[in-house]
Amino acid sequence: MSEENLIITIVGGGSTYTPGIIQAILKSKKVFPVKEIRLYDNDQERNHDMFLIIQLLLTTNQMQAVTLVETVDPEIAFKGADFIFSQIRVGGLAMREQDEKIPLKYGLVGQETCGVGGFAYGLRSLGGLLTIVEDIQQHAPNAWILNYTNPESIISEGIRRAFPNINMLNACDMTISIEETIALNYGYDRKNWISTYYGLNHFGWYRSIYDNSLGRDVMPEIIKKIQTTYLRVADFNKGDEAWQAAFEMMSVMVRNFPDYLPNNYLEYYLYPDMIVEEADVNYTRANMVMEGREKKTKRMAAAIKAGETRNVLDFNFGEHGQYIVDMAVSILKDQRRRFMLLLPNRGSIPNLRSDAVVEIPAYVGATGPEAISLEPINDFHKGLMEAQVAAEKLLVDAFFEGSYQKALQAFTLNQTVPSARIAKQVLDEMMIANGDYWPKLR
Ligand SMILES: NC(=O)c1ccc[n+]([C@@H]2O[C@H](COP(=O)([O-])OP(=O)(O)OC[C@H]3O[C@@H](n4cnc5c(N)ncnc54)[C@H](O)[C@@H]3O)[C@@H](O)[C@H]2O)c1
Ligand SMILES: O=P(O)(O)OC[C@H]1O[C@H](O[C@H]2[C@H](O)[C@@H](O)[C@@H](O)O[C@@H]2CO)[C@H](O)[C@@H](O)[C@@H]1O
Ligand SMILES: [Mn+2]
Repeated sequence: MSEENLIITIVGGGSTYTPGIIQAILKSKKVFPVKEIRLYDNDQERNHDMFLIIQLLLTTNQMQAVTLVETVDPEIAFKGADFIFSQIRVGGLAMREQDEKIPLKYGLVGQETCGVGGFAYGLRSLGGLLTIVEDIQQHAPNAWILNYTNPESIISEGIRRAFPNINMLNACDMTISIEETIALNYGYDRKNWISTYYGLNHFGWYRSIYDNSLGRDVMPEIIKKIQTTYLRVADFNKGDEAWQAAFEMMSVMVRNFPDYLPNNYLEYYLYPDMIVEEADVNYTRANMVMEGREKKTKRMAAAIKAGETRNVLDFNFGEHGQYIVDMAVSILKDQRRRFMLLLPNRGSIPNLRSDAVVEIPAYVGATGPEAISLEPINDFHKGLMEAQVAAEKLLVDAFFEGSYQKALQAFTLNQTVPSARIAKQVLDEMMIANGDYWPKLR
């Protein structure tokens, strides 16, 4: 890979997160010199809308020299690409809505990546991403794939089974979002932080947050602050009541379990009853995103089609785009910077099965990620993680084997499900709702 004239492909080009990634690419142009950006999507209309938005973004930043391509053809998308950012949503927001609403009907957590909603999404997403990875292997076998497509644990497990040696990083922006939110609330600079975190995706804990400007672990004082005050969402989630509520649940978690700072997503596993009580089965997060980000994107594209160029662009994404671009730069420049990644455990957490996919810190350089080695974890976290890992593994088995029995076991073992009877009812309804998006389960 040359360090200049990079070709970048965004898979899921029509995603509402594309502008944030492009903004980060532009911000990083000195260390990440891009000559061509390709937007690849299987929905031509969404991709074209985003093409218009990104074209205007490039022009506004005097970056017209960057070639911008829109395509639905994998060969055009991938041939010669250096880095491929993946962010697809198989089945779109319409199917996310089903993942959220079907479990709620049965009194279960209905969520995009957690609980059985996350499992339903996993069975859809894995098929879509496997096809993309196959295409990439054919057209750009040396490219690095940097993946944000959810649900990350299932994707990482499934893709590694099919392609054990693939050049791919799987990452989640939640830890960086948590850190940014905490730093902004309490006046820290997270650029000074060396965080140690472990778990599964959307299912983990900070063990320490060492601040090298202060010379101490600031996690204990942060936990004390969160116990007594609610974290306010940072500017990039301003006005988003759902994210505000999620950050408020962190106070409940650290009052009950004060030794470690949890990922906010643990609320779905530790307090499913509260979550279900507060949910509205007729209006879930998918509906909010359809009304919010999705409409805003359509409005921007419509304005550009109508010939407007001023005051059209309006995005707010926090560190999401910068985080993934920083990973690409760390590979390109062999910087060996530290990121939280989804990786095979292989002893990093010594008392957890070595074939689990875990989310842990890793240093990323030209040859890929090098995970750190951690202390053994406590029985509470270990017990929760072991059950969840087994459930995720069973789900991926179900995908590759087309096994209804394994899917039922996965749903039953999911930490948000209290009974095999309910697991079966939800699985059966989801199987119908997902149709050909899922492999045939027999
Ligand atoms: N890892 C993380 O922390 C993180 C953070 C944010 C978003 N995400 C994930 O990023 C993805 C995109 O989120 P979004 O809200 O922007 O969704 P979105 O629906 O707005 O965009 C996804 C795009 O992918 C396209 N697509 C679907 N299947 C495809 C396929 N097989 N090939 C090519 N394109 C395909 C869709 O047409 C759509 O334009 C989701 O998987 C979401 O869960 C992950
Ligand atoms: O419900 P959504 O679609 O708004 O967000 C779901 C994602 O949430 C986490 O990420 C970020 C989000 O990407 C970012 O743009 C910003 O809004 O903050 C969120 C967290 O603070 C999560 O990590 C993703 O996996 C979810 O898909
Ligand atoms: Mn995430």
